[in-house]
Amino acid sequence: MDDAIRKAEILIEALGYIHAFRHRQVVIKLGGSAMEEPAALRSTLQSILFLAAVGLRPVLVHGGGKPIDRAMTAANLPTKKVLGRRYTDEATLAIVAKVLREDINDSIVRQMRELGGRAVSLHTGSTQALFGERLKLKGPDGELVDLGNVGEVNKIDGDLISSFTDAGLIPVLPCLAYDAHGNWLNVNADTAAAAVAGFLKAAKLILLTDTPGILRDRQDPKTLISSLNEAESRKLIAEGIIDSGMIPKVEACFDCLRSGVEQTHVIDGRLRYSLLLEIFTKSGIGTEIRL
Ligand SMILES: Nc1ncnc2c1ncn2[C@@H]1O[C@H](COP(=O)(O)OP(=O)(O)O)[C@@H](O)[C@H]1O
Ligand SMILES: CC(=O)N[C@@H](CCC(=O)OP(=O)(O)O)C(=O)O
Repeated sequence: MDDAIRKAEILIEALGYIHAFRHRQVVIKLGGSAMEEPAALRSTLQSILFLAAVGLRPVLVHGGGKPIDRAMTAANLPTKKVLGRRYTDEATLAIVAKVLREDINDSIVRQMRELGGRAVSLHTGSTQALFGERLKLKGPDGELVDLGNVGEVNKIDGDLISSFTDAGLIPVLPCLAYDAHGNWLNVNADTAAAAVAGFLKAAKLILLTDTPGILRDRQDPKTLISSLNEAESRKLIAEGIIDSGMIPKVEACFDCLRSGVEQTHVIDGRLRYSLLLEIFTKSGIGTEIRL
């Protein structure tokens, strides 16, 4: 009986958060790392359907770094990373676009429909919502670095995204932008998700990845840092405690917080229902990143 009452109390606790976030857009970024395990992905997609069912307006932006790496290997093409971004020549771009749109995006939308939800792919032609230009990244000596067809988002069709969330559908966007000529640009998925969240002034940006959050010692999950501000993050980056794929996540969080997003979190996409634990419980999980 106690157990049954505890379960009911959990639902009542969730009710407060449902009221707080109802009708609000929540941008969820799924990294390639968080999609490696099919059962974990399924529970994440179920969680997103739950959010929509209780009146939140989730928007899903996904990457796919790991599957892209595998497709590059299968095509006998070398993977070249420059300052954490994939050098994207024409052959690489064709693979990136195929993996993101035809493999990952289609699969997510199909799985959501199989789970009883209503999701819609937003990419290509009249449903393209991300627009951008080539990323002008400076190297350590201030020189411009050539990254090929790598972009940054400079415009978002927020009306298109909102028209779907208003209708109760879940938009699913790959991290690809159109340039001014309608050609694809490969955008880092954390920065693409942050651009979407910032433009929509979302209540939250939640980045799902393959660690419990930001750890002081990556080998020890007990060293999870539950909350980090900008000064603390910069110090951890300088000390090398935050590095590689975690740096664009932290930067993405600051960017969208400055654009008016209320809360940003890095959480474990491998943990079943981590999204629900983050949104609907007082303690939350993972790392909250604040200004
Ligand atoms: N302080 C840190 N705590 C946890 N993970 C970190 C940290 N610094 C760097 N990382 C790395 O960041 C990775 C997540 O980034 P990435 O591989 O790009 O994931 P995604 O595919 O989800 O974008 C982790 O697997 C880990 O190796
Ligand atoms: C420019 C650039 O590096 N783009 C990324 C896009 C995918 C991505 O960011 O996926 P994750 O979120 O899984 O890392 C890439 O080609 O890997």
